[in-house]
Amino acid sequence: MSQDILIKANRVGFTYKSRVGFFKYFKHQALSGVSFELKRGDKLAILGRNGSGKSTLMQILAGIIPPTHGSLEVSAGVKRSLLTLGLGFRKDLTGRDNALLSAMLQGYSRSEALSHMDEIKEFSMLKDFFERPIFTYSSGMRSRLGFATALYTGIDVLLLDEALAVGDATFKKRAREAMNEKLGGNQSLIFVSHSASEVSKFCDTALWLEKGFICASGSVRDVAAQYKVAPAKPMAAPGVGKGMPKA
Ligand SMILES: Nc1ncnc2c1ncn2[C@@H]1O[C@H](COP(=O)(O)OP(=O)(O)OP(=O)(O)O)[C@@H](O)[C@H]1O
Repeated sequence: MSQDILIKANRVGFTYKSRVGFFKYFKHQALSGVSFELKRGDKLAILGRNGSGKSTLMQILAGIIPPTHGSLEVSAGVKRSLLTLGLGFRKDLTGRDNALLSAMLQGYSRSEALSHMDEIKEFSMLKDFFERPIFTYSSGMRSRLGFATALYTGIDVLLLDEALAVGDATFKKRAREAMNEKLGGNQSLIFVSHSASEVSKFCDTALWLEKGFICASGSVRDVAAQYKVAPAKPMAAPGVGKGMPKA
């Protein structure tokens, strides 16, 4: 894989298998043939309506679940973090300990990680809750801790979902400002949303998912324009992802 490519999805697919009886399983293919490349500094939007496979793809990109088909190549040493969901936090630990643990898992020494704690506490607006266990948090509080932790711990690829677009108005504004500041440089971003206008604020390129297939890909302007006017229906043949255009 060439050096400036951080993430490469090769015909990624995912099939959910749920048990519906003793020996009976229900299979549902949530993603099929999704291919794209993300280079350093790219800001990629993943657009799609409800049930199109966005969350499934994000979980694969974050390394939470492996694809059941195809492969995902991640360049060595690349740190990626799924913002806002706070996945991977330990519920029995405090916000501070979780933030510390996350920073150390990203490769920071204990003293480096400790030096970021005040910023994380301040940015997350958790106040005294920062010293309380995560199981006492609302989902919004977990999101804020997840976002603040990722922001201050040098993540290569920010994986952002639309949870940022809901919730506390003050935090939303802060998060937007922080994103704009961070995204000016070489920061890479993958932003999933059902809202074309939301992703257009942050992203340059877009990929539109419909029922698990890539329906269109290209500049965010072109894809958003098609997405806004099109009825929800798949346009690509099964297993055929067009992939992102090469920069
Ligand atoms: N655990 C699961 N078991 C079986 N099917 C699932 C599971 N999770 C999701 N699905 C199905 O997979 C498809 C894709 O779901 P996914 O959550 O990835 O879509 P989404 O685009 O994120 O949707 P939304 O915008 O509504 O959150 C949907 O049809 C959904 O019903």
